[in-house]
Amino acid sequence: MSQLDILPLTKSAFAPFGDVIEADPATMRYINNGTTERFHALAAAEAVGEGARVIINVFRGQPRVFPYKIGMMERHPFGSQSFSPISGRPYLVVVAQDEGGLPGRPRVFLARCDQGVNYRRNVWHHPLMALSAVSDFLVVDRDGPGINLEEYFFETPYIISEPSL
Ligand SMILES: NC(=O)N[C@@H](O)C(=O)O
Ligand code: NI
Repeated sequence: MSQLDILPLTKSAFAPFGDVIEADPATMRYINNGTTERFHALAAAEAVGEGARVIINVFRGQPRVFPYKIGMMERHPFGSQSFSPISGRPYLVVVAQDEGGLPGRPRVFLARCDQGVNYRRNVWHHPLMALSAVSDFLVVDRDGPGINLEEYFFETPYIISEPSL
């Protein structure tokens, strides 16, 4: 099984897959009479299809155990999906380019506790990967009619070793 490297999550590295939700000074504007810094439009939620709506959820993820086998990827054809950590812990983000309707070799990013991600609609990703302890995430995604989940299972899983935090 092929070992996957873990890279730090950065806006540029993640750009092919979506957005990084973090307090980027370039997006900041003062509001509320200067008492609040608004980091504006870091990402946009997408929900397509008749009757679709954007919803806000909390996901409580169990920590993954390592070495971990990446045996599958999924994507949501009708909407984006964002994860913002609210338990103060880092987590892993696993994404892949689409290659003729199938996920290519996964890319693994270590996200800091002050970084969220927004998977653009139909981007291949692995389900939530919490680290160290049960962790909560604010999740913005799409609700509505239709099957908003496509899964693909690799013939041979990929391996991720324990990240150094
Ligand atoms: N199934 C579900 O809502 N969660 C996944 O989409 C995920 O990316 O964790
Ligand atoms: Ni998902």
